[in-house]
Amino acid sequence: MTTPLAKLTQIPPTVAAVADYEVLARERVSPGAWAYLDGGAADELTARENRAAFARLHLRTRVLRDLTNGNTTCELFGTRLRAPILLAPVAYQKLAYPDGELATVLGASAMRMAMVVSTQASVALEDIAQEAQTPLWFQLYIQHDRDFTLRLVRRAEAAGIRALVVSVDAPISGLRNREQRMGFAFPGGVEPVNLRGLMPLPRATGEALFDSPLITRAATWRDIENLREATKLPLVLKGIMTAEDAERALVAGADGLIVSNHGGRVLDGQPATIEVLSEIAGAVSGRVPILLDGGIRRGSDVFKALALGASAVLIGRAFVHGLAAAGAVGVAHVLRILHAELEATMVLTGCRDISAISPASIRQAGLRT
Ligand SMILES: Cc1cc2nc3c(=O)[nH]c(=O)nc-3n(C[C@H](O)[C@H](O)[C@H](O)COP(=O)(O)O)c2cc1C
Ligand SMILES: CC(C)CC(=O)C(=O)O
Repeated sequence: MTTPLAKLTQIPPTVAAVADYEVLARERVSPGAWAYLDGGAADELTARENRAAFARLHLRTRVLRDLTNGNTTCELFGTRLRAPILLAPVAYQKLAYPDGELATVLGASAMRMAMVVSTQASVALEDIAQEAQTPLWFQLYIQHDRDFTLRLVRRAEAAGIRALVVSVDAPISGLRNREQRMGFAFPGGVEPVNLRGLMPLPRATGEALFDSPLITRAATWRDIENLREATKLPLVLKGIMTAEDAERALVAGADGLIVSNHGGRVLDGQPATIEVLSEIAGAVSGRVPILLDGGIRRGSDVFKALALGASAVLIGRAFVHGLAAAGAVGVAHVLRILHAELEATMVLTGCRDISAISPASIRQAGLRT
């Protein structure tokens, strides 16, 4: 049987970087699906800023250091990871590739990199877990039906999930103008199968958003505290963008935080994640691990996030582009490219392992205040 890694030789030789997959992916999916998979909220300023802010940061090299026995491994919540790069939760992956999340988990397994399964995956959580040969985490959207939500948590526990990522930044969907202009609608066969059996939201009583059940039944800090009581899984809050919320999350019992603006897909006008990382890392002061996502397309971006206080990063669109272009092989290849770039950046900055990467690895003048 050929492994996905063996099939990597089928990748066109012109693919050298993650950005090359973006070009291929765009050609392979419908314009509507592209608007969903690649787009952001409103004017997409935040989505662009996530990338631009990485480009403004510059690396400080240290030369002639002994780099023998160097490696990229790290540990998160008791699991040893090959590299501090995880696949972010991405809904409806069948929009990108017919096998959807099953192809993704194969690609992640080939590279032994962890994957976070979305609540709104287009393949059942248990079916993804069945194929996984790599650590899986589950991303939870707290549903208006809290009993249903708890059943999702129990399913995640039963499937051998290693951590629960609760996304707290999207009580409502972003206003995605690009999708609206394309008239995007989900095609048949692409649905949130893990939410089957969930009663629809009750009808809104008025026109105002504030009166709608989306808001009146939206999650609050109390739900995080209840979840903390309900499960022993490590609880990681995704969508933290301020030091105040980081502090509050620790009080609620979070075991980790993900600095994320949802890839600029929810509220346009938020700053880049890499811009707020130092502030949040300062407030958290090593009490729990901080992860970051948003705009990562290069191994040097991973390095910059680690330098400014992240323990690991997640990638969203980068792997979606690989998935859309070449299925499992594309996902594995994107991970391989990022891993190789991270290694090269570490060697060239004189960092033997992840713990050697520090704020001194970045030229601080490049940071905005
Ligand atoms: C197509 C798509 C679907 C997403 N679906 C989810 C989701 O179901 N849950 C979630 O917490 N975040 C979701 N996200 C956000 C990602 O987890 C992540 O925060 C974001 O993609 C990071 O930015 P990047 O795409 O620039 O790497 C989605 C992102 C994309 C691009
Ligand atoms: C179904 C959506 C809310 C999933 C999501 O988080 C996204 O599209 O960014």
